[in-house]
Amino acid sequence: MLAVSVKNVSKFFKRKKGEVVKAIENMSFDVQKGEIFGILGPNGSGKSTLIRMIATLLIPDEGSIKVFGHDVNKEPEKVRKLIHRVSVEASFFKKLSAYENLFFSAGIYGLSKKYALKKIHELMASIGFNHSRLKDPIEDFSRGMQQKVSIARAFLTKPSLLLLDEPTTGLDPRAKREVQELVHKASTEGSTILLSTHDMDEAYKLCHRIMIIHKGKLVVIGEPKKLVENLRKKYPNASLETVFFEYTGENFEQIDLEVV
Ligand SMILES: Nc1ncnc2c1ncn2[C@@H]1O[C@H](COP(=O)(O)OP(=O)(O)OP(=O)(O)O)[C@@H](O)[C@H]1O
Repeated sequence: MLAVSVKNVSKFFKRKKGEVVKAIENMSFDVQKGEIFGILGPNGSGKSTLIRMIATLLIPDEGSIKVFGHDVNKEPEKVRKLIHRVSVEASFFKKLSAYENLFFSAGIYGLSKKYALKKIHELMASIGFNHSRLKDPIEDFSRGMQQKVSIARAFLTKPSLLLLDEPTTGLDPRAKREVQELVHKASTEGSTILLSTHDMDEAYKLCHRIMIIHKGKLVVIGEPKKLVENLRKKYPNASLETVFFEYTGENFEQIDLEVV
């Protein structure tokens, strides 16, 4: 069963001086139910734009996007019921505590108070959130802590489709691993996960398939292990990072220079 179907989608933005940015250009791909699908690409390649379109927050200029068969333009309400999006710009009631924010969301999802209480504590413990901070206002939290609350909120119910825009950016290594375990578990329980990441190791270990986008275009799609194996004929020590550089046109000399 197809969880996401993207067909010939383009999205253009107009800049102030009349210049048109092709954020996404004629992109097509499918994501199967239960799949963990990674979106990789350099800064500005179009990852967030793509995720925002699937989340019904932006309207494609061309083409169509379907989520479990529902068109994001024609049936946005149906799509919204099936998805949860986690991003760095997560919206919270900043003056309210983490606990109050999560409890509020649980109410919207129709969870009972008793169940919500148990679930919030379980989730926060599973991602190593300091229990004593649950009653502090969100505005006092670091970016990583806010990210954890945002992730916990997405996992309060069993979403059909999780859209995770750089879910582990800003998290310490342990929290990162815990979030990756949550993502893996959600997929084994039937959720489909679309995630964007800059972390090649994360993409390699976690994703069933990845796609690399560059300047708004899909440049390669496949299983990370296979993509690496294919490149080993050319570079015997190839890793997913090598695949990334190969397809986005950057080379190691440039990277070395930047490091120096
Ligand atoms: N609202 C907007 N108005 C104008 N241009 C935009 C807008 N949103 C995105 N863009 C442009 O579209 C292109 C793709 O941006 P997008 O945020 O999707 O990239 P990204 O791959 O998510 O980047 P990053 O890895 O830095 O988060 C960029 O050139 C960006 O400047």
